[in-house]
Amino acid sequence: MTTIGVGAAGATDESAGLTDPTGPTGANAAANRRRRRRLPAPLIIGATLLTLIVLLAVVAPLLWGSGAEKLNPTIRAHRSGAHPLGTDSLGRDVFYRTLVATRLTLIMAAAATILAVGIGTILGAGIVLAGRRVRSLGGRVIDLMVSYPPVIVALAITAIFSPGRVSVVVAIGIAFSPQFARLINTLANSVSSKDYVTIARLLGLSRGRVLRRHVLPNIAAPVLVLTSVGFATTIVTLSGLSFIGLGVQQPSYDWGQLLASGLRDIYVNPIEALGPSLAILVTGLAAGLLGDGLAQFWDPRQQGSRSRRSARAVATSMPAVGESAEDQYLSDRSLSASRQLGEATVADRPVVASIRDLRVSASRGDIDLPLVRGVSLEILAGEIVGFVGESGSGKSVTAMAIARLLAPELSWSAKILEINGRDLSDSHAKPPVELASDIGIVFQDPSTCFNPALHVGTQITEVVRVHKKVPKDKARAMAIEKLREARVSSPETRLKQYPHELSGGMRQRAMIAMALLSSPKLLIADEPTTALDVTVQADVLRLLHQINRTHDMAILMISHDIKVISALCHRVCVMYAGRIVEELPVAELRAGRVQHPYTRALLAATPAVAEGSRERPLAPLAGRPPAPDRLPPGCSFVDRCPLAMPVCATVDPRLLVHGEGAVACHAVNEVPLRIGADHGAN
Ligand SMILES: Nc1ncnc2c1ncn2[C@@H]1O[C@H](COP(=O)(O)OP(=O)(O)OP(=O)(O)O)[C@@H](O)[C@H]1O
Repeated sequence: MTTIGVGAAGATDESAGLTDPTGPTGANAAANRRRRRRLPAPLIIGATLLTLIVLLAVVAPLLWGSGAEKLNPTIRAHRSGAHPLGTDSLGRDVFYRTLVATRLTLIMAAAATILAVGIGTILGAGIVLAGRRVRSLGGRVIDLMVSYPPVIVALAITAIFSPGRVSVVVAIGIAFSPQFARLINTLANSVSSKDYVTIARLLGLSRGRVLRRHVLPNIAAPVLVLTSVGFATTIVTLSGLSFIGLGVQQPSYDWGQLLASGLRDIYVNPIEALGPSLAILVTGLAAGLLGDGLAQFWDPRQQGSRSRRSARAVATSMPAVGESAEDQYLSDRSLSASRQLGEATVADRPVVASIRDLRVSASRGDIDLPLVRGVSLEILAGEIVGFVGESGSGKSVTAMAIARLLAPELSWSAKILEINGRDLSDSHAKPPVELASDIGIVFQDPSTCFNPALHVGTQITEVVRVHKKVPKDKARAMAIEKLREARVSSPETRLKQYPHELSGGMRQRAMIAMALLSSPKLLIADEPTTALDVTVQADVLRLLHQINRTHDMAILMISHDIKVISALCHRVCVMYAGRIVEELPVAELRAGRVQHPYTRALLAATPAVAEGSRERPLAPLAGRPPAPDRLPPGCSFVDRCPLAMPVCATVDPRLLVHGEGAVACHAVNEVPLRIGADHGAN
């Protein structure tokens, strides 16, 4: 079988004898790294300007402090060689005063910004760490606080305390903190839903560690940008409060106070206001440029953009491959022959996962929306069980519930939930740390599986370093071995790279290697090929099959594609509206001997899954599954079912043993002789 692997970002497959253009090694890698270290122009300009301003703040009071206080005979003098910005109403040199005021203005602005960011981080990140109720209440409180204009809040706080530099700094710090809190809260929430945070939760990392290691580094860039913009805004607000007499009090002075004095004299000596105005403008601009430049410099995704662009250019010049991933996979005869569940009989195999009556719901107001409705299942060692069904049928939520990784807003219960003999059915108890070694997970989108701010090696080795206390060197050697097994080229180099430096297919294989490192008993593969280029998909399927054979590892494979499921799995569970509606051996599926009208409809809408079947026109299934809040009292498929009978509208059918499998359908199970014992919930 020929494979030309061209990933979404230009992946090529080493196994196919091609090199990966996005994976720089040796001299290329060094050249790329040198290129990446180039500083962005805004950073250089902003840092230079701010350094000069800070230097000025340090030296100005020493050099020109007395000149700024000197009372010259001419008051409100116009611009001259001796006084470039004229003199004020007491005859003091405005140019010297503007320079000297730099120190106090900068110190106050920095203090107010630090206070705002500090309070904002504690509020915004603290809420993410808190429980479900505090999180939702905290979010609303922040929204309410943001709705008040910070200048008004600062004015009110300053008015309550006596005017002065300390009260104005505290007022501005408090007034701007909700904006930081909201940004940090929103960013932290969005990062918390990334797959790499889910993996960190599976590894049992504490909330604080997840926040420090995965959340904060990934929100640092936007927070920095807002900090620099906030610094500029703070200077303007400080100046505004000093301007109206609430800020710095005489005899001290800052730019705001000088601006007020300049505006009072604007008709006599217009140039007097120019100095402080320009100072505020240039400092604000410098802060903005610095923040923007720092964001570009620290964001690892931007660092590699050059190499990615060139890689894409190479990738798009490669020939397209007509055969689909599953076609390539299915055409592998040796693999088809070995698709049976090994030599041992089913009874000999230990049960790896045992689930009975698993239910998951989401709450909307006072209503509980049922997302998973009584799923029962057993997965044996070495068995590949497939979940197939339309989008929203509950495949991922079921799998995440099995791994005890549901989003915090979802609640669940199960009569039995056992993985590798460990009882996990108490939904209030923290899952045991060993679960991280019992279960490995491969997610759909390889771009969200790795924390973009950490090296691939740090992340791959985390599970054995944290849970098995394996020393760093040994963990690294283990990671290299697993990367090699997952057919990742140059594993030593990959460990030192950032995730964005790997192609899509390469990242997915690295993800599989990471899942394998702790030798889990059960691998959950949630649509592992969906986000990949079609030719890389076949390779990932083959890799999963090989892992299953080599390690006798059970796999729970999730896909909406019945062809992928029929190609890889031993047993198939068809899910619809949060329930398993049919369970059958893959041989039955491939032979087209399916019972449930929904499974039939899925097959009819898929090109030639059944063995020996001819090409036929596809029959798309009309309609959509019911939403969790619109479930009918009877069978959830009733509105789309060609076999619907009156009973279907009122009674939800139970999943009953039927031939080699089990079916939940009144029309199929109405023949009493064919009905076996209860099989599962409901
Ligand atoms: N955190 C959540 N809060 C509320 N509802 C959710 C949440 N996560 C999933 N759901 C809902 O649960 C249902 C099942 O979702 P799930 O992701 O399991 O579907 P799926 O079969 O895996 O679909 P897909 O193939 O698109 O991933 C959907 O209606 C979805 O909107």
